[in-house]
Amino acid sequence: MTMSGLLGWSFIALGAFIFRYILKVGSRETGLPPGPPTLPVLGNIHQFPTKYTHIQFSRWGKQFGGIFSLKIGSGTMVVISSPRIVKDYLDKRSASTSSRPHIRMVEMITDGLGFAMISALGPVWKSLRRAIQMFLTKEACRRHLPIERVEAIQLLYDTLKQPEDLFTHVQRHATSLILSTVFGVRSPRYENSTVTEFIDVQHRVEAALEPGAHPPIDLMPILQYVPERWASWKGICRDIRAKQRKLYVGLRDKCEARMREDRRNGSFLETLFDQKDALGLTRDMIGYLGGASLEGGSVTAVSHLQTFVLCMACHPEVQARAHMEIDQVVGSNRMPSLEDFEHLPYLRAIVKEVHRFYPVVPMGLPHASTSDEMVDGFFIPKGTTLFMNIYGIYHDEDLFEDPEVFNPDRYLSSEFGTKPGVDTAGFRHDFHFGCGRRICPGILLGDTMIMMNVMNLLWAFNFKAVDMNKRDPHVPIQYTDFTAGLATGPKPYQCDIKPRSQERADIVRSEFAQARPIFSMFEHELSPEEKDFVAHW
Ligand code: HEM
Repeated sequence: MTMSGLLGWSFIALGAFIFRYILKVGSRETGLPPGPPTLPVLGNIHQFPTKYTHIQFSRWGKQFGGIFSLKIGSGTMVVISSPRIVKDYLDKRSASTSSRPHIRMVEMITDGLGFAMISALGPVWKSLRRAIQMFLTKEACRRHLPIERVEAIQLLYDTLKQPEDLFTHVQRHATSLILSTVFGVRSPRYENSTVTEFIDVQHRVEAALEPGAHPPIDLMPILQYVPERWASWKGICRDIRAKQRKLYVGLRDKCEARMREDRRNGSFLETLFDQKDALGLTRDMIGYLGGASLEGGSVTAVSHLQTFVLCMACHPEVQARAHMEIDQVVGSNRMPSLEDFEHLPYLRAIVKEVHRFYPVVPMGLPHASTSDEMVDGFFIPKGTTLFMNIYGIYHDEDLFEDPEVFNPDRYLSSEFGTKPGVDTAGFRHDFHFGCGRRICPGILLGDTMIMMNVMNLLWAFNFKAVDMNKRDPHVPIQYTDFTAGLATGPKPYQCDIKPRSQERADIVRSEFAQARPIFSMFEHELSPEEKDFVAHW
């Protein structure tokens, strides 16, 4: 054969090899869990939902089983919707399933400081997690109780004065509570710039990070080289980064200034500054750790409470039963206290049912595997992105009777709300808080905020559905009544809210007036407008 002939054959052989390689990209490797059919190169990208990902994941879960896989280019994603596999794999083998995937967008937004979202399992994550847990222990949560209690009273007082703004009152309440305990500054009104700035940034982050909302840059890294004019996500990240940094760094600096001037008020950031060297933290890490607490603690409780009110307004029969129970235990001449909760089984069932009906983080946060594992006879390679499909578990009709119906009774007739005959060996009460080593560190604080507010709101008010997103209030609540995103909550709605009696309204006003000394500990930096608001509200 001549030299040119040899070269020609070599090129043909190389071309065939590359072609075969390209055809293999995107195809499901043998041994992976089943899933929807793939296309060469793309894998399942063309079928990936751009919003309400958990709804499609739940449909695929029913079609392909409690564990299924998706191919995104050469990357692999595994979705688990079976409580037994969550327990056997994500919980029991959490040393190899609790890292986080590389999320370039979060890295760009947070300069690599997005602890909850991108910290891989390792020494940095360990010290950040140890630090945040100091703020969330049983003892620390006991210390937060006084401000937690009075912020909950302000939620009642605000609702009494402006019932039509319940939605924003709940947001103010939770954000102000976490701002006070973490950064040492409270927000007496919603219009306060810190609350509105935070909520705005947070909504942008959640929308940007919903899987499917932007091209899969992490699973197809070549996409990061697409010029900005065709890659809108780059500008979005830059914009969010600037806003978020200004907020967290500003709050951190205010706390530092207060410490310098000897005006401490026991906030979490003070502890972090005091133990900065022992914990190995930089000033930027401290600011972003405060930010992580704010993100984790406020948005989640807000969403649960807004869903709770929506369910009460749309289910008058449930509300009437809850009113009856709280009246028998608490009566009308005092406000509920935390100790009452254990005597209110129906209210406890309502709280669980709200978590089940629409979990705040429907697919949890993504995990990443750090070693090859066999799971239920399938091969899960190292580097797989793992999702625990919380919504899919809670809405599986093989596990729950009429899962689309809001029905707290299911938690009175069985421990986990499951239908008769279901094997509950893999169940636990806190699926909605995630799994393995990454399980939410704020369970205690989150639970207390929810218990306190659910009791208070039911004790004080009647909620009646009038106009749910401009649709007939009698139509059952749908998933489209909720926002899309990694963390979700109901879209704004209006409901008619009335105090249950004059006596209860008077108790709320009197408790609010007595709360002033506790509020004032966190009001060092109020603007003149806020001072004026506090004086006249
Ligand atoms: C209703 C209340 C809450 C719900 C439903 C909730 C839910 C979750 C979920 C599903 C995760 C992901 C877990 C995983 O990756 O498997 C998570 C993580 C996290 N949550 Fe919560 N959460 C709540 C309250 C809180 C509170 C009050 C805080 C703190 C102030 C908090 C701070 C965090 C942090 C820092 C992480 C990341 C942990 C890590 O990556 O190691 N959360 N939460």
